[in-house]
Amino acid sequence: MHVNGKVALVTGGAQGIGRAFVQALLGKGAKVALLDRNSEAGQESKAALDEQFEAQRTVFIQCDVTDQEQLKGAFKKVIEHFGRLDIVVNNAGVNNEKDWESTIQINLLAANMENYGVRLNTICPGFVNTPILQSIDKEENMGQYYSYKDEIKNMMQFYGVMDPSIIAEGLITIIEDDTLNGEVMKITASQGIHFQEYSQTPFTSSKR
Ligand SMILES: NC(=O)C1=CN([C@@H]2O[C@H](COP(=O)(O)OP(=O)(O)OC[C@H]3O[C@@H](n4cnc5c(N)ncnc54)[C@H](O)[C@@H]3O)[C@@H](O)[C@H]2O)C=CC1
Ligand SMILES: CC/C=C\C[C@H](O)[C@H](O)/C=C/C=C/C=C\C=C\C(=O)C/C=C\CCC(=O)O
Repeated sequence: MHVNGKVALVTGGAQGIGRAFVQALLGKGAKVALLDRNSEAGQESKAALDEQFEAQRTVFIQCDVTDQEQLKGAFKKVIEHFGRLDIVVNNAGVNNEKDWESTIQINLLAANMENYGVRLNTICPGFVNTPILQSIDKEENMGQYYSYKDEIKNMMQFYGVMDPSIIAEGLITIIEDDTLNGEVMKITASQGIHFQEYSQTPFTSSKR
């Protein structure tokens, strides 16, 4: 699918990886709805992007993705505003080991989108340089894993921390290659963008 002229919705688009996604999609000619629960960061991001791209190509919608009504309303607004919706990027995420139920609810929201006739792919990055990494030093985020914070920092040094732009490059690859569906794209500092490979099994489903 060509990105040019398409309409994308990016959750958690106000900062970090989501912001890099929005920027890359705009750079490829898309119109983008940037959803985030953080209104201040969302508005700041839109203002910064408007300096680089035509303002009417980006809309910020405040939305907490865990609130089904807000989320449905946001999808409706995007279609009313831009007239269509072609690409959904389920990026919003938190690191909250003390409230793992809400972490799952936020981070894995897209799991039930397969019945909408869309291609569904996932991106699994290693460490990426975004504000979420500051949560490693906070007991309120790390909970029982707080005592591992120095180990995690050692891991970050060992494996490397990537720039969000490489994750955005992975997203554009997924959108542009229509053959990709059900794929797990891994992005690491040492191997770059690559895919999880699964061994072939002899059974072929009649539903494929
Ligand atoms: N930074 C990293 O090293 C890695 C990040 N990830 C995942 O990538 C995604 C993006 O993470 P980062 O950009 O690093 O984080 P970040 O903390 O910099 O940005 C996350 C954005 O999501 C928004 N958000 C959080 N909960 C929300 C909710 N309920 N509704 C709407 N918006 C909400 C935040 O306001 C923020 O703007 C997350 O799902 C994270 O788990 C995955 C692997 C590594
Ligand atoms: C524990 C970190 C806490 C918070 C950050 C966020 O919640 C983020 O979502 C979590 C990221 C966790 C990353 C965990 C492991 C990363 C590993 C690597 O980067 C190494 C990957 C592959 C090794 C092989 C290779 O080098 O290619």
